[in-house]
Amino acid sequence: MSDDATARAAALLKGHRESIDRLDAILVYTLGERFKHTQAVGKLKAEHDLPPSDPAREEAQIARLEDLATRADLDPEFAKKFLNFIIAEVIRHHRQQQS
Ligand SMILES: C=C(O[C@@H]1C=C(C(=O)O)C=C[C@H]1O)C(=O)O
Repeated sequence: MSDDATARAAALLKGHRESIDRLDAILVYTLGERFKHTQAVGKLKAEHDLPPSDPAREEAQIARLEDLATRADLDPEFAKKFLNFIIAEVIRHHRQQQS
């Protein structure tokens, strides 16, 4: 490949990586905000003796996220695994808040 083509590829790579870094920051801040709300929900559940998990709500969220993922060109199976992973962590927090 010519020096020019290599330099263009390097510039493109740099641009993509800068975008990836910004998007990763958005993901981290978004998750931080989400956990603030789930911690508040956990406090309410602990105060009112409600169960840590709500399977009906989880099912509705998974269905919603799968639909959103499909429309956003994201693998819905991946979206489902990702949300289940986050929800499992939230439920762990809620159990801790109740003990
Ligand atoms: C946050 C809640 O608690 C749990 C965690 C959920 C979540 O992280 O979205 C959803 C349902 C519950 O199993 C809730 O009940 O709304």
